[in-house]
Amino acid sequence: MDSQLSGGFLKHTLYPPSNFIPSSITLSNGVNVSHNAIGVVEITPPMADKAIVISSGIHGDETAPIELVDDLVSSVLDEAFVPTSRLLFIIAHPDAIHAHTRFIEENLNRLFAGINPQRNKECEMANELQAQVQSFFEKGSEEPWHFDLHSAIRASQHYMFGVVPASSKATDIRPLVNFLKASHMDAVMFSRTPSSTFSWFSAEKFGALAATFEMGRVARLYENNMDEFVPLRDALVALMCGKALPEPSAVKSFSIYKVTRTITKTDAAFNLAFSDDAANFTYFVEGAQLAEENGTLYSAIAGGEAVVFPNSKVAIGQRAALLVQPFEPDLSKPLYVNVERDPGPVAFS
Ligand SMILES: O=C(O)CCC(=O)N[C@@H](CCC(=O)O)C(=O)O
Ligand SMILES: [Zn+2]
Repeated sequence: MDSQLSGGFLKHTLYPPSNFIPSSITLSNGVNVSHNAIGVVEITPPMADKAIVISSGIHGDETAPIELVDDLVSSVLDEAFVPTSRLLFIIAHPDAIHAHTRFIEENLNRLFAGINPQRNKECEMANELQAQVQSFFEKGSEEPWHFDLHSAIRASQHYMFGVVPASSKATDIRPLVNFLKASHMDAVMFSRTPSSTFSWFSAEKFGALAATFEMGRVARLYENNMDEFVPLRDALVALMCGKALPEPSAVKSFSIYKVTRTITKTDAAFNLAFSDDAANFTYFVEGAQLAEENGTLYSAIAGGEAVVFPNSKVAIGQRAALLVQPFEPDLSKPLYVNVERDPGPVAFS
């Protein structure tokens, strides 16, 4: 085993040596493991049909994803399974993990729209991660995938859900929807405008089947009940190993939503009209007031809207909430999540 990783990927990421230099080994099963950078491990099997990025730690206090990535890297190193996909595992932002915070100076998951001026650690990290992912995808022509793993700040009416970014690429995202079902997730929501998130970066630049996954709710490191994520782990291992995906849950339903509107905070006076601890996917009937900013009122449109990721404390200029409505796509035809090809079943304002 790579001596740098012998104590575990997470431990190395949190307590790296001051003299880190990239290193690489080939396991007895022929799989190459390259420790490209602190927090970045690349796996290369002799033959591959997919190239899959699995990232965590983009927000330092969202720890179940970090535990899952650490566990998957250990399993590859222990040869517990043999991947048939190239893999890029990421544990980002050790400083924020140590500090048990979402970020230190700036929300890292809003910095993936291109090279950032290096004004703080998050900007440097976003630049480094974009370079790592670009180099990873450009090395081969395998089908690109990216799962950016997160956990929600608040309670949620759907405990595990995916957010599929809108991209301008003609990527049929039905395999991603099937993967979410096979992972026993509860819901997926489709964006309709570009964002600057990590999953959007991979979808937009490389046409990847990419999504942000919300794995339950934030908890301290090693205080997560990882049993909740066994179906997700099983589906990831099946995908990485070229095996058939597990069957969707026989007991859980799967809901699909489309973003109707993004509410952006443009002034310190921004207020949400509902309680700060409202759960994700709380539904508001048509006309119900949602937010207010200097006399501008936001209220739910025809058909009502559910609110996701409401947060009045975000920086000015950033998203303060997503509003969604149920959506029933025709899954017998290619499904694109982008503005140009969007059939647009609801009215937007
Ligand atoms: O619970 C919350 O409010 C935030 C959880 C989280 O970090 N979500 C991601 C979603 C990214 C996306 O829209 O794809 C984020 O806000 O960065
Ligand atoms: Zn997050």
